[in-house]
Amino acid sequence: APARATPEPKAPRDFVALHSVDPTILHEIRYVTPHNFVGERIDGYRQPLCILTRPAAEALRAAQRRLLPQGYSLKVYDCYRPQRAVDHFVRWAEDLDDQTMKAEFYPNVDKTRLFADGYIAEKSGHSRGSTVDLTLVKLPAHPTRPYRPGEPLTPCFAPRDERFPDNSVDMGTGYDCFDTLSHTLDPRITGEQRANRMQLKNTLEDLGFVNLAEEWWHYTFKPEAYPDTYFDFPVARSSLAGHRWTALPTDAPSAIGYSPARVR
Ligand SMILES: C[C@@H](N)C(=O)N[C@H](C)C(=O)O
Ligand SMILES: [Zn+2]
Repeated sequence: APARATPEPKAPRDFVALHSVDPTILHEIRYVTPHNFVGERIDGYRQPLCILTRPAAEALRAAQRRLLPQGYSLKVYDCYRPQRAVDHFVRWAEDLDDQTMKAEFYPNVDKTRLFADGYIAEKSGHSRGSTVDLTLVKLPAHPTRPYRPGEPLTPCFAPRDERFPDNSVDMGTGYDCFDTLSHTLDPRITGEQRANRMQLKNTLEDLGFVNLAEEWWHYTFKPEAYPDTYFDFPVARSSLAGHRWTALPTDAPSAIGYSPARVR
């Protein structure tokens, strides 16, 4: 008989796609594209989805409900991150010959320091499902253009008009800018840029999120549903197959391995 591929792990039942909880929150899932600090799609990212534990997703919906009347929307860059993606980051970091994306994402930090300086984690809160990287967009949101691999790179802390275009408000740096200027309360960030960071921070902290001091975009919803578990199911609709709110046919075959009850 032909060998069968090992089935992929599935998400527990209390993980959801953010768009099914709040369809108005904008998505720019960077690790499914080459526009990130590695320069290629990251292992385990199969679709541009934001998967989170339901309490974290519902807290983002509450934040969005406060922001929309003020003329702003949340935009997520990364949500649940499989362990295999983190392992990809670790392998990439060990290859010091590959500095393809340095000029945009870590111009002033030696590649050997990215983990030690707190910008990337070998065991990431993202893999526990209640952590999200996000920003604010002033509405109406302008369309963005894709990154073209090989295009000239600009430092992520350059003035907004010179950085890679992003329809978000000016946070003083781009997303995943590994630099002390990304520290949320860095004193060199003043005026409108600081106000934008504080608007995001105050809104999210009020709803139970905790910020990582090194990164203005990184927030964890507390208490975490899975404080000690590092999941490895792919970022894919199939990881949620059979969950409530997924758009699969109700007679889809049940998942092998973890098998949540299906909606009828
Ligand atoms: C890589 C960056 N987006 C991030 O999420 N950093 C923190 C430290 C993490 O990897 O958990
Ligand atoms: Zn993060």
